[in-house]
Amino acid sequence: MSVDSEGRIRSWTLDPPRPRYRPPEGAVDAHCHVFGPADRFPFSAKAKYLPQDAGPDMLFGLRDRLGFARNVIVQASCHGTDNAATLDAIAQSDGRARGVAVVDPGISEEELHALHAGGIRGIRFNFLKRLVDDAPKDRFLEVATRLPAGWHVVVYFEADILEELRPFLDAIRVPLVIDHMGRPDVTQGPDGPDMRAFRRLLESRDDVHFKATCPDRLDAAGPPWDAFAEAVAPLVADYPDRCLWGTDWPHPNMQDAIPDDGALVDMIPRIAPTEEAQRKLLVDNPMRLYWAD
Ligand SMILES: O=C(O)/C=C(\CC(=O)C(=O)O)C(=O)O
Repeated sequence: MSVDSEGRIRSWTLDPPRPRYRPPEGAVDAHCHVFGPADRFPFSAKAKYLPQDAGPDMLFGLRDRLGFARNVIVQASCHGTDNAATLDAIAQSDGRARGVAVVDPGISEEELHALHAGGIRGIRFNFLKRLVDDAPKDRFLEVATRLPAGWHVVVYFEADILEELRPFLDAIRVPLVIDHMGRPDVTQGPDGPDMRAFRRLLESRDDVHFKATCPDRLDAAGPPWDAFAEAVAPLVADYPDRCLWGTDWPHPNMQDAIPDDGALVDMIPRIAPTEEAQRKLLVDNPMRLYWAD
């Protein structure tokens, strides 16, 4: 584990190998984050982890190295509801990044529209207790009714609370994007209880999307993440127009087993074997959600 003299952790490799797989032209890394730089964008007082700086230059360098064209930057919990670092990264991207914000649900319409002008196209509700102190469902539902046109809601939760969350998810009337498929236990296989429950959510309406992401988080056996490939490939095959893919760089909280970004990219053809499936996963679906205008 890499920790600097201020106790700030590094959860990413400094020189990731290039992948063998080449993404299609215009491919979008639709789940990644920036951290700081902390001297300009201090971390939240409520942050549950304090990472080293992983700013836009590093992110865009990785994008080019891995063969991607665009990024969707998701506000990480260590920056709380101050989206300045995310907006700064988008502003430096020459139009090649858009973002997902985390907001105080009391945010005004004016502030939401300022976020839209800065490239934000959705907000994230995080239900992981190890990352956030509270997740007020009633206030989340209220702000979800006031989003600018074309926005969606990203939800991050673990599989054991999916059933409990269903009434809340069902009540959100804008499109949903579920981070890491709601963290199913992939060792249960493609027809295990977690995947079946997740499929019930997907079947309940046609505007629920998912990120087929994070073998490193979901498959404890480690590379080559066979259980992940086996559980996730059928989901991507059955819902080709609803899946997104991302690196999850800089891999928050993964400092004890830092994933290899090249190996993560090489997972793509294992979950989306055809060129058409890859184009939908990496280009068409994220472009529809993030670059519709
Ligand atoms: O972003 C991720 O993929 C996962 C995270 C961090 C996170 O979500 C956050 O800090 O907001 C995690 O599971 O620790």
